[in-house]
Amino acid sequence: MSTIKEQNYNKGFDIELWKKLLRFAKPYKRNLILIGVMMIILASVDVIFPMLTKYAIDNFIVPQQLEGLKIFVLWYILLIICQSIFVWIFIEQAAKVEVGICYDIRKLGFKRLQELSFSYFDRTQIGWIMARMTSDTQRLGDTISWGIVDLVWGTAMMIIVSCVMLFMNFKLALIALIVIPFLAIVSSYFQKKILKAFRKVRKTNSRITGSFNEGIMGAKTTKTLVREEKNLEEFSEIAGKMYRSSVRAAIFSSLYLPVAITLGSIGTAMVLWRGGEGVILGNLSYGALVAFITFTIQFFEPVRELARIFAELQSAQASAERIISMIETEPDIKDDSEIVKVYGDVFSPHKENWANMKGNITFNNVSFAYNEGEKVLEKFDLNVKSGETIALVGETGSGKSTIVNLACRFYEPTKGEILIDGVDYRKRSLLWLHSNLGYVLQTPHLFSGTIKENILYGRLGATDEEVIRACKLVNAHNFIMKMKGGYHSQVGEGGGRLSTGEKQLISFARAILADPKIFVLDEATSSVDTETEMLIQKAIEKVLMGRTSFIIAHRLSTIRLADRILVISKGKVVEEGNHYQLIKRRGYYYRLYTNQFMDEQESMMLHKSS
Ligand SMILES: Nc1ncnc2c1ncn2[C@@H]1O[C@H](COP(=O)(O)OP(=O)(O)OP(=O)(O)O)[C@@H](O)[C@H]1O
Repeated sequence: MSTIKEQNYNKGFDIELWKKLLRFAKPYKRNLILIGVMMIILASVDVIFPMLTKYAIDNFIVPQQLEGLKIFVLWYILLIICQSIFVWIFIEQAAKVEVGICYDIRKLGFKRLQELSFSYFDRTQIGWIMARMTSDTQRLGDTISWGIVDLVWGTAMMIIVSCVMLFMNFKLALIALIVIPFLAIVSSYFQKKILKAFRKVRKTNSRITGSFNEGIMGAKTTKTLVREEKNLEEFSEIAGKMYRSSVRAAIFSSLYLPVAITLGSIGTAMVLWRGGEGVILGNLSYGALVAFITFTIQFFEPVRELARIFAELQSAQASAERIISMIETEPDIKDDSEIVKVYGDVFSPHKENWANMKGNITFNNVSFAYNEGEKVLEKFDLNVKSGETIALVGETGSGKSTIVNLACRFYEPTKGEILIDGVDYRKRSLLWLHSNLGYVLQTPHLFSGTIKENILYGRLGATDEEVIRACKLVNAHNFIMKMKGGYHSQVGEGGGRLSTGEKQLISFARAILADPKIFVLDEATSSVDTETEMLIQKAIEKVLMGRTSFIIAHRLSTIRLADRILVISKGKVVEEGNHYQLIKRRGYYYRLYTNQFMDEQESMMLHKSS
């Protein structure tokens, strides 16, 4: 299986990508503006505090003046209350933006995943998709909201503090700011290193998600193959990579902070030295010196923050690239724009669009390959009349599922055409075909929820009576009633609480309720008990009635029901006819039949009659 590999994202700032991302931020424009305003106000308030301290020292403490101090303290407290209110507002707004953006991206991603064709899932690992929808989305929502908070605050703070310092004492301000270029260089160096290590962490993240997924989905197989230790070994290798990259990132992070603090402290020390001289010589007030020292400390915090934010923005860019690449993937199979204009897309179903299908299906000179150069079907012709039941038999890998997948338009022919009721199906909407299609898989999938909810997926508006009638028709009613909760019993994730036979019966009831014109059954190979086998057989007979049907058949009893059996070998129909005709011919089907289906007794009976 060719897969979309974890790419290396080493790009610098990609303006086009961020423009696309602004689309996600657009619905939150008002919140973001409010956050911006709050952060500018907060940065200003942060700068006012040292000014107040300066005022208090110069006007109350140094002159030992108590009058007015109480009023001053009241103002101070009032400012702290205002600051707390602003902090509350910005945290609330930023959190709203964060969850809102995550919600929007996930919804859009999920919608796109619903639209994408089978071919996308053939070449994309589930782990890759899961990582996109979870951690990458979270990172993006987080960076857009909190990144903007820190960016606006940091920038405003730096501008305001440096202006105030320069205004207060130009020379001392220059002395304080002299370490800035060094701090910027050091910050940029460390952030690059930290980012590189984090990129590695996230690159392995998709693989870890994939391993979790496989570990959970394949838990039973792992146990039966006694692969626990081997799986753990493989998982430990990937997790070990993540561990090593995480440790590397942690080492750089832990080194960066003391270096940045030391540099910042050098700035502060220089201010203390030159400013102290100024105080002694009488050029600077005590209050101004204390305010200056606070400003220098205040100034270095946003410098460090900005370095971190730029690194985070860069790493969020990698998340954004991955998410956008998924959201922008166009489905290989989609309605042509003219059809969308008339009928709307698959999410706005247009009822008339799906009425009136007869169910005649014609393959005209169809060639198909999953991957370039590996033809599965070549110049394949088939004509299926409305209401006809076609059984497809043949050895594994012969192309049976491919024929059905093409008929269902899960894939489209590479060459040639498939006509439904005489019209190339690419000229009709996907919804028209799919809403007239019933498909029961070998291991039918049920969604978490009750039995009734699962049957209702066939036709959401169906009444309770219709659901029960459908279940009775396919002999599912009795086993459902035997369950404690009846129709309200929970089926568990993927229908895990039911047996395969029961899941099949429920899928048949669902298909009966949907009343499709075309029905596809990929018959289960696993054997069920004779009683269930009989129930399933009867159910199949009921479902097939009046529909064009394709059955990938494994049971002789089902094959016998077919109007026509197609024996497929290497993508070609090698024999065709009903069961008895094909047995008489003593060809490929006969051999397949004697090898695969016939028990000894039947074999003897056939020998006798021939
Ligand atoms: N999604 C896919 N991507 C690439 N190749 C595929 C894909 N699905 C099937 N093939 C290949 O196409 C060929 C036909 O496969 P197909 O599934 O149609 O066979 P089949 O007769 O239904 O087999 P089975 O009875 O085992 O289900 C095989 O060689 C298979 O490896």
